[in-house]
Amino acid sequence: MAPALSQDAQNQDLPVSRSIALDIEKVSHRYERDGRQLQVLDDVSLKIEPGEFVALLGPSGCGKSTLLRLAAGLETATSGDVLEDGRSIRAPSPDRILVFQEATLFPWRTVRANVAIGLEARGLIRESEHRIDDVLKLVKLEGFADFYPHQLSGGMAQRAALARALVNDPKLLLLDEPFGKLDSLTRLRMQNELLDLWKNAGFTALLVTHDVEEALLLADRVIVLSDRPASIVAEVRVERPHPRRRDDAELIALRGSILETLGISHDV
Ligand SMILES: Nc1ncnc2c1ncn2[C@@H]1O[C@H](COP(=O)(O)OP(=O)(O)OP(=O)(O)O)[C@@H](O)[C@H]1O
Repeated sequence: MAPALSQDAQNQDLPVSRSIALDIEKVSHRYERDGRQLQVLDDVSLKIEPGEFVALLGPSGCGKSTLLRLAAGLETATSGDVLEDGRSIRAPSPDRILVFQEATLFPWRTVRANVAIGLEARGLIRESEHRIDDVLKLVKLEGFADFYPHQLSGGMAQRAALARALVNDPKLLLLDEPFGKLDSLTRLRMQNELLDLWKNAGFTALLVTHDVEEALLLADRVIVLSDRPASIVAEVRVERPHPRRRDDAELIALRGSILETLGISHDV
């Protein structure tokens, strides 16, 4: 039998407020490459509260995306455990959705048909047409349902990718540099839109970004990882209320200390 959308989701009243606790417990991970072992994560432990927004920062190639894939259930840690609400994550689930830097839309499908993919796979498409309309509205694409990906700007394509995730009513949204390919103005707009979606829907969010400012503007907590094999080298709680200002003195000070942890001079 196909898994059901939550009752609220079926009733089309977006957004739906659901979230999970994510527990990363003493996780180490290695890949096998060309007959050699590549140690990527080293004893990473991180507890994320239901509805919390956490950002992961770290040097390129240190293992950030690997952590997201473990939380998505796309890989299993070599040692340690990743748990949702106390249960080990063993497989992908529509409750935990990964959004990539590239919108990865199917070019032969319209925006609506792209957004519908997960629901189709779960046999839920007939009762969910109205929900797709609501999600498209939420990401401000209601006028573009019949457009194809090549007719969209980068920001619109990424909104469609977010809609494709949100239509499943995820409890955990895993975001892998979702705005990395967007121009800076679109990026600022999308950051605000993501915050609104998170506040309204209440999912737990884990965001990988290379942008210290983005992490500080969005997250409740910023986790800084070391070079590979990644371990946690700093954890910064951001107490400032939303909307946050880029020129907020406290954020500027936090930015300085995070850059220092990453070994980068303040004035970069
Ligand atoms: N499936 C895989 N098989 C072998 N090696 C892999 C695999 N996936 C990732 N790696 C390697 O593991 C390391 C960590 O990769 P990962 O994508 O997790 O890093 P990242 O911190 O997200 O990188 P970036 O910031 O550049 O996106 C890299 O050296 C990468 O080449």
